[in-house]
Amino acid sequence: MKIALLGYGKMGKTIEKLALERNHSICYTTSSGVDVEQLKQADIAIDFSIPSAAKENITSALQAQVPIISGTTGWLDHYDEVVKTCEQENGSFLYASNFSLGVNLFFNLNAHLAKLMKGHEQYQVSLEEIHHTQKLDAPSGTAISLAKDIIDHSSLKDWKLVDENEKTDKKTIPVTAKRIENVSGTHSITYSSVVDDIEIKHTAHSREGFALGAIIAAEWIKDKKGVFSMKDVLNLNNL
Ligand SMILES: NC(=O)C1=CN([C@@H]2O[C@H](COP(=O)(O)OP(=O)(O)OC[C@H]3O[C@@H](n4cnc5c(N)ncnc54)[C@H](O)[C@@H]3O)[C@@H](O)[C@H]2O)C=CC1
Ligand SMILES: O=C(O)C1=N[C@H](C(=O)O)C[C@H](O)C1
Repeated sequence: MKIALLGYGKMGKTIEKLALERNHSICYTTSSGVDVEQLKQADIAIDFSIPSAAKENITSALQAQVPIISGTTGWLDHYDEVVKTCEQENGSFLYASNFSLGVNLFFNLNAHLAKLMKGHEQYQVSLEEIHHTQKLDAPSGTAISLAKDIIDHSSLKDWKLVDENEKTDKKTIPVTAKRIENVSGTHSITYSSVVDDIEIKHTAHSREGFALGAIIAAEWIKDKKGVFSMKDVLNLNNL
């Protein structure tokens, strides 16, 4: 496949390395906006840019009839508009807050645990994410996905970004975001009672898991039309 990389930072460069190892080629890279004529040379576009650029990059790809996958976080207020554009253009679009296989399995574990904990009101759930200090958004896209899955499978109603040890009302999940040098991405969910804690945790050791997942998603979506998620790619819808 000829791949266009929209965003050529830490993730763009990791994807390039793994894509070449899988015999794909990189036909276009950009770190500032999109040249549509160059984009049109690609079989697929992969967007790992910045929150303020993602909507425009994805829209450009859809209008150029190039399938697009995006891992950029912090732009989801515009998700529904992008879905509409994809439908209007009869295009192909996939967004994932986290492309790694491990985190997508962890999403299912989190949903199962939320179902199990429903009704056990003595436990207070909380969520923590830790990332490197260059990260622009907080909480992480993955933390937001985890919080939404807990809400979908429990009687909780909302989540809120809080400082460490800050309390929320009983129906709101407190989410803390820590920034520490060189951390690729750590997410944990803790159910705490007076007598014990139950905790699940995912730790990324590098960016390679995210990059490999993004390339697998690109290979999968290339000949399909519609709006998809990593659950479709990894066949995790019915677990
Ligand atoms: N979904 C997932 O699995 C993952 C998502 N991410 C997300 O991907 C995004 C990028 O992450 P990193 O590569 O670590 O960040 P980075 O800061 O290393 O790279 C972002 C690049 O985008 C460029 N950029 C700025 N404006 C642009 C524009 N208009 N068009 C194209 N590129 C533009 C910047 O110059 C920079 O080179 C972030 O939103 C991050 O949260 C990161 C890792 C995994
Ligand atoms: O910015 C990052 O680095 C990451 N961002 C994604 C997120 O916001 O969840 C995924 C991963 O945790 C790394």
